[in-house]
Amino acid sequence: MIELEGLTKRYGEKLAVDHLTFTVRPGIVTGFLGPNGAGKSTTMRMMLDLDNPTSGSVRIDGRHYRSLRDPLKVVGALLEAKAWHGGRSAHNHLLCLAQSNGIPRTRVREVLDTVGLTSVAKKRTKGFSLGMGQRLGIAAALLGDPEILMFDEPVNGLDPEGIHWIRNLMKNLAAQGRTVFVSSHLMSEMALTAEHLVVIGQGRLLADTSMAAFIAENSRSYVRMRSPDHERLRDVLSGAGITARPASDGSLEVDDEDAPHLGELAARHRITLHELSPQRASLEEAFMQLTAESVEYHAHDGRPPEEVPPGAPAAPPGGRPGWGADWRKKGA
Ligand SMILES: Nc1ncnc2c1ncn2[C@@H]1O[C@H](COP(=O)(O)OP(=O)(O)OP(=O)(O)O)[C@@H](O)[C@H]1O
Repeated sequence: MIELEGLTKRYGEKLAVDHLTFTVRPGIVTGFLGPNGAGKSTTMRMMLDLDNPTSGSVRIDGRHYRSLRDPLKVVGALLEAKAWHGGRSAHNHLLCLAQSNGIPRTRVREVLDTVGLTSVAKKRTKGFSLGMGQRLGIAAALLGDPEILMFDEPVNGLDPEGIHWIRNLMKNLAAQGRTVFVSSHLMSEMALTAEHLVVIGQGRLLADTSMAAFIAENSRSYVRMRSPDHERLRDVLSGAGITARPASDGSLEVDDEDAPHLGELAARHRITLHELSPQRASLEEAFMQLTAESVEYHAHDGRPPEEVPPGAPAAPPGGRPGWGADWRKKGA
């Protein structure tokens, strides 16, 4: 397992990782989630001794990474794609790694086969697509047959087939009893892969919970109501002791009530409804709410500030499709 204790990293004024304490356990996929700039990569680099913590520690099976005798046989990692010499073939790249780490050369063929690169093993890697590059990076991580695997944003830029493949690979590795730690800034992706979640924002721990508990706590269900007689509907609901929240799109959102009951109430008062639909807030929304305070960069959705109604939801990270992606530092 991997244990972090008060792990902290400061770059000048910037506290990139702020006293992180958590444990990554074997046998499951643990998702490491946080918005852009939250400190995920910095944390992973410190786990692998590629960066020195300002304070705190990381233990890999009880030991510091530096004191592991054959690190590649203990921890395999995919940190950034294409961290290799483009003039070398995939086979030679892996062979160099194997030879310098006391790993038998037969293992090179095995991992090439596992990641589906056997047919291009002799080709120079500089012609590799992003997906092939990710597969080669994963082959390198698997080379030493390690019990602990770390993947930093492994699905970035991959096509659906590649994403599906990586997802299954991670689950299979965990099912073999290995410790699998994978970072992402996409909650929807993690919901399909991880059994446990560690969420950070601006370097701080925001949640350390099972995926099941996170879903149970955060999948808010409510009923959306839309009526041309908006104000009267609100009054009727309020008269019945029901609180309705006005949403930015002009609808009303009602918690803790079922749709048939609300529909009958409106009908009794002869209020026309244009929409009466049970909704379940997405996990992506729950994640955005959890990290809202700690998102460093907010997308500007194109509307001038005065046109944004108070309380309207912020544009999701990355901006709404079709809107200009004008990145503004929060508070700027
Ligand atoms: N070498 C460095 N020098 C100065 N600041 C750094 C350095 N590396 C990272 N940072 C800062 O530390 C913070 C955390 O960065 P990090 O790359 O770890 O975040 P992340 O969660 O991996 O983000 P992303 O999802 O965008 O990759 C950011 O504000 C970043 O600008």
